[in-house]
Amino acid sequence: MGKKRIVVKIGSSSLTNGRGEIDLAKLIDHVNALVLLRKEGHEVLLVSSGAVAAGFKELGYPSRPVTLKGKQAAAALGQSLLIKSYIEEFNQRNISVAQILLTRPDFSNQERYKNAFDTLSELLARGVMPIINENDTVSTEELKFGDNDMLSGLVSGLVHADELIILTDVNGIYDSNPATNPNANKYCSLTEIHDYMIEQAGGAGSSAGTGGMKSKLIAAKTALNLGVRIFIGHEKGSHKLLRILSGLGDGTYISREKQTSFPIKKQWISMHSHVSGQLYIDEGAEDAILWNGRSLLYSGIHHVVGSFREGDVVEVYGKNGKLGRGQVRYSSAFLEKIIQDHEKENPMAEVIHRDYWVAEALK
Ligand SMILES: Nc1ncnc2c1ncn2[C@@H]1O[C@H](COP(=O)(O)OP(=O)(O)O)[C@@H](O)[C@H]1O
Ligand SMILES: N[C@@H](CCC(=O)OP(=O)(O)O)C(=O)O
Repeated sequence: MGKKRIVVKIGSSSLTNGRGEIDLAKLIDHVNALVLLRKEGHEVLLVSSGAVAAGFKELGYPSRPVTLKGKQAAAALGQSLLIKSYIEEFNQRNISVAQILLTRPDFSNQERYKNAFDTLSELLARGVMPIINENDTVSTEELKFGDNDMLSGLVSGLVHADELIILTDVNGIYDSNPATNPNANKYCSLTEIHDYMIEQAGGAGSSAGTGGMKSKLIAAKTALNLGVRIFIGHEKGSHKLLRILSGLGDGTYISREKQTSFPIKKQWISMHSHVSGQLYIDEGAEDAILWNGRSLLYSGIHHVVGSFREGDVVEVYGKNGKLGRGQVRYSSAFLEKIIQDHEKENPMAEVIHRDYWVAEALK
């Protein structure tokens, strides 16, 4: 088996006992499996949920808090308990652990996004086990990833992972929630995630989990589009991750015949950037950027909307609507002046280089 880069996501229900405490036996089972994966030479990153579910008892709540401050306080406490257990267990197996807590703005700010990539790459190069969670204590509802399924999908794209393994309390994706429908049928393998599957999927199966299968499917779709293969399911024992990797896991495998990974600058433009304006282009330019893999030149732009600066991201429209988005080399003021003055002195100059352009179909 070739050496792979693998992101493993573990849900709250697979780490805690439902009463606001860590289930150490479950945690140790995951640690053993992660260690075996590394022993085979694979690079492994862990996205671990469970902060809220591990912290609410000690905080004094009888059940999972529902208020924002309750969840954030439980997460602050539970994250410390979780990482303490991970450090103890991994250190006993001679592996160093690094905690990374991310927020949405770490992805929407291009510099922070690149920093996250560099830091994770450095940790992997030095053999450290990165353990990632959302920084729940400072993430307000509007600034959240949604849940850790999406975080794991985005992280797997960011690090160009070969595989994303989502471990949960159900053994795969069904055509309806198996917890409520005994006749639900399982998908053993998929090559695409269709919108109807997302619509059919239900919410969380336990009071510990948050997003349910719906959020796993949305995250899997994102990861698939970023060139990552995905497994969603349930397994036990120290060989579980190796078994999953060899194709024998109890769950659903999702992969395309041809997986193409997406450069991180394009991932950022496509999924995380803020749009500052619009460019309207003619048919020749549309053909050039959509079908011939060319950059967008001055000469193809007939209309500029919004106020943007060099380096901002804009949407590009053609005759039939939105074509995609890209990062511009010139400000709106500069482009407007050129169009107004018919001053197309250098019609060949690139406004959006093809390496900084993402077509709508690829998003
Ligand atoms: N179509 C479906 N197929 C499988 N599971 C589903 C489906 N719809 C809803 N679920 C529920 O999703 C749950 C897993 O999600 P969740 O509770 O958020 O777990 P985790 O804490 O691991 O993220 C399962 O326990 C199951 O009850
Ligand atoms: N960041 C939160 C996890 C949120 C979440 O997505 O939980 P889960 O559905 O169990 O993966 C926590 O650590 O409690």
